[in-house]
Amino acid sequence: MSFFGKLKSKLFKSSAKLEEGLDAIVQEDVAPEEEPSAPAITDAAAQVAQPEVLRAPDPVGDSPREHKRAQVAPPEAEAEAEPGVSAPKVAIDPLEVDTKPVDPLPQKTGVFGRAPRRVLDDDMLEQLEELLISSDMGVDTAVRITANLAEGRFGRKLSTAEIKSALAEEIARVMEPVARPLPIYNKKPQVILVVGVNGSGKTTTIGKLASQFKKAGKSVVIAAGDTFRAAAVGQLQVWGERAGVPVMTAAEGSDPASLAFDAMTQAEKDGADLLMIDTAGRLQNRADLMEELSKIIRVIRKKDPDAPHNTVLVLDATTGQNAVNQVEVFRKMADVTGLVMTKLDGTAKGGVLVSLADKFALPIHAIGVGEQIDDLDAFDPQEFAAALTGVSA
Ligand SMILES: Nc1nc2c(ncn2[C@@H]2O[C@H](COP(=O)(O)OP(=O)(O)OP(=O)(O)O)[C@@H](O)[C@H]2O)c(=O)[nH]1
Repeated sequence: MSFFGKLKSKLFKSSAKLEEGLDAIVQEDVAPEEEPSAPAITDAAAQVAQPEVLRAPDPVGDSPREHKRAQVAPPEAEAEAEPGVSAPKVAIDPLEVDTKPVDPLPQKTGVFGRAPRRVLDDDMLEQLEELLISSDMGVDTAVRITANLAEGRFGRKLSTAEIKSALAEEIARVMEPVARPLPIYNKKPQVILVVGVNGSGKTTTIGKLASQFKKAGKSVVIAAGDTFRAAAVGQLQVWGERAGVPVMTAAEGSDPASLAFDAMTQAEKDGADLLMIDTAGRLQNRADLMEELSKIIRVIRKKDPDAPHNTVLVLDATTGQNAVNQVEVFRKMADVTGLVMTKLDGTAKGGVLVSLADKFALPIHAIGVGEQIDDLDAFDPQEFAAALTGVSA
């Protein structure tokens, strides 16, 4: 069910933002007396065996941040050496070995024939933190990621490409545990309740998922649970048609729980594999919405005490950090079991997904990367991290 591949070209806004920021940070403080030739990866291979590389790290520095990172700060000699060669920790990182080289981008650029480099010190880490926060990663996550990034790299001279690659590595590390496709159970019908604020992309996501399930040979029924808005029902019907999946509707304004019950009955009768229930997303009237959702759940449990088997929260990436509040709110209303993040194409706010993974550890089942039926990708942490940071594969 993976259609991965569109993300890299579509997440350009996020990567452009990070890239520009990183370029600016690195170029800000380039030492003019820097050695004339930064060794290329192949040249540097000869330096691997140099004894100073293996020296123990310097003891604790002066600033609080240095104290925090003291155990990972490399010695001066190492600071001058080529990253990736002198830092076996990076080179053997399991996230890196099978996919990309430690420093995948060319080093020689610009008028002087080499990329600008800057020592990774406290100032630079602070600037990196700010850049990540401005990319919607949230303060806690930005601090954690920069702290991890400093490990084994603090005091070294790094190019933008090296920082990007290291950032991608740290981001992928945060994202890896949550990259889990929507589980399919041996249960008929498997009930998937879809929640989220209006406009987050619930309808579109249901249509895209239905299409993928259908292509995978599953029979699917959709219930248009936002019965109070005729337009929402109409949209879902359009998506049902596109996906080739029946959509059950009820009279405008009727009880969504009763529709859910009827849909359960129908899905059972038809022997459907999956029942996807759309719901309203009126957060303005939170108490009503909470009551509506819990009633739907109560009613479908009369049919199957284990239902809903999944409660998927759909979030709009363009809302940035607001998505964090939405997870908090919806988790109070329903037992959210996983997330789908939509509209990752064309937004500079994709970093919020890193924040969500770090904060809630909820599975990320899929990501929306466009308005077409095939624009739903499985979530791949390495590809996402690479796309977000602008690392070329
Ligand atoms: N670019 C882009 N647009 C998307 C994506 N997912 C949904 N959209 C668009 O976002 C808008 C809202 O999507 P819907 O699926 O109608 O959202 P909803 O949550 O069902 O909203 P209501 O019907 O108002 O409850 C539509 O214009 C979609 O085409 C995506 O991954 N990328």
